[in-house]
Amino acid sequence: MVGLICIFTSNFASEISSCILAKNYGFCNACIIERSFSLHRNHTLKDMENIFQLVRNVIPPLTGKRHKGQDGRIGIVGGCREYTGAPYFAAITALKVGADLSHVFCTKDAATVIKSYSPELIVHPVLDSPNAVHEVDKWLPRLHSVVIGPGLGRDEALLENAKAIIEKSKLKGIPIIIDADGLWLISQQPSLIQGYQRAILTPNYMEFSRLYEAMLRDPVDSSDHHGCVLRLSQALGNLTVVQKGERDLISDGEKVLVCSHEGSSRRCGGQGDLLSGSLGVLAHWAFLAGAEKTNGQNPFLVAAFGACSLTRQCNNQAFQKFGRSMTASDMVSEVGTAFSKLFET
Ligand SMILES: NC(=O)C1=CN([C@@H]2O[C@H](COP(=O)(O)OP(=O)(O)OC[C@H]3O[C@@H](n4cnc5c(N)ncnc54)[C@H](O)[C@@H]3O)[C@@H](O)[C@H]2O)[C@@H](O)CC1
Ligand SMILES: Nc1ncnc2c1ncn2[C@@H]1O[C@H](COP(=O)(O)OP(=O)(O)OP(=O)(O)O)[C@@H](O)[C@H]1O
Ligand SMILES: [Mg+2]
Repeated sequence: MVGLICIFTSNFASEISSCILAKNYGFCNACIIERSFSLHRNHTLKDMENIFQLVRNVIPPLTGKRHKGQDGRIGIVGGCREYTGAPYFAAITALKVGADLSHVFCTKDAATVIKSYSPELIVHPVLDSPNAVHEVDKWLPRLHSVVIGPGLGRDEALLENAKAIIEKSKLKGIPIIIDADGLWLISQQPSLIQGYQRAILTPNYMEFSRLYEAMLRDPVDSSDHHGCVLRLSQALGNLTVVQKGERDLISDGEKVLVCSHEGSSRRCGGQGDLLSGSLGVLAHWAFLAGAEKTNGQNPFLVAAFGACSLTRQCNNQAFQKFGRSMTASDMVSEVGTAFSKLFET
């Protein structure tokens, strides 16, 4: 299959663009834009020209030498009485992307429900217990990354526990993906995550607006999405921000990558949960692989690009089969083939 990757670099003074015909990617609408607001750093086109290859570089090879757990032990913090689907989608996606173990830390009410969706998940009914933080903290040394927020809800006590879990995870240097109600918490208390560069935030439209207004004290400028995502990342201390939407904008405050990989027009709930779950694994792999494997690029940008393109590819494949009736579960069924198509062919 023939695909087109467009690569742009720009700064205030100039803009260079180059389109490269890429023969082996199996997609046709991926676009990468790099924008540096500083004239001090000029990233070469070559740096950016093969981001899919960079994602491939961080994927651990399947060999007979590895033991269970090595390819990823991921924690999902979320799941309450109202929301059991979101943590399930995130946790099962992490497994299907290639993590070995996926733990869900949820409320007692939600635990049996989540377990009944899947025997593959390890489910801890601790999040509303009096010693919730201690119960999760016991597991943190064994986890490679944590995803905080899918289906967490906005109960004050649960948010307090999530806050303490974020603080414990930061102390251990664990990559943290913050999504959904975790982002609600951050928009109330940005200092909780500000400056922690091992964090990746994955806001949808509303979540982004809330965060932006909390940090920049201004409404989002709808004529300058790139500038907004860049400024939000900078204001948060250059952690990675993934603004989801028609095109996903990914920034570490220095550059903006755009993922416009073809998905579909179907917007059922749960798609963002697939994204945060897959990012849990990819962030771990990219962090472990380091900048050498990502050609000097920020590993979290590479991981985020991988998770966005994978989610959109799942959406595309599931939509081709089910059209308007497509749901997030149909997308989960596509994770394996979508992953192979994008990263293993
Ligand atoms: N099956 C489940 O258990 C699911 C639970 N979910 C959970 O539901 C909770 C609330 O998540 P929400 O995403 O609803 O968060 P919010 O309460 O911030 O609501 C976002 C709202 O923004 C609206 N919106 C989205 N894109 C928009 C756009 N481009 N323009 C204007 N409005 C737009 C949506 O319709 C939604 O009502 C979270 O805990 C989340 O994880 C969701 O993940 C969906 C699936
Ligand atoms: N208008 C759109 N066109 C194409 N893809 C989109 C569009 N909006 C979102 N997406 C894709 O859908 C995925 C989830 O984004 P979305 O904004 O739906 O997240 P969310 O609201 O957090 O989802 P969830 O229901 O899981 O909470 C992302 O991969 C994003 O690229
Ligand atoms: Mg969401």
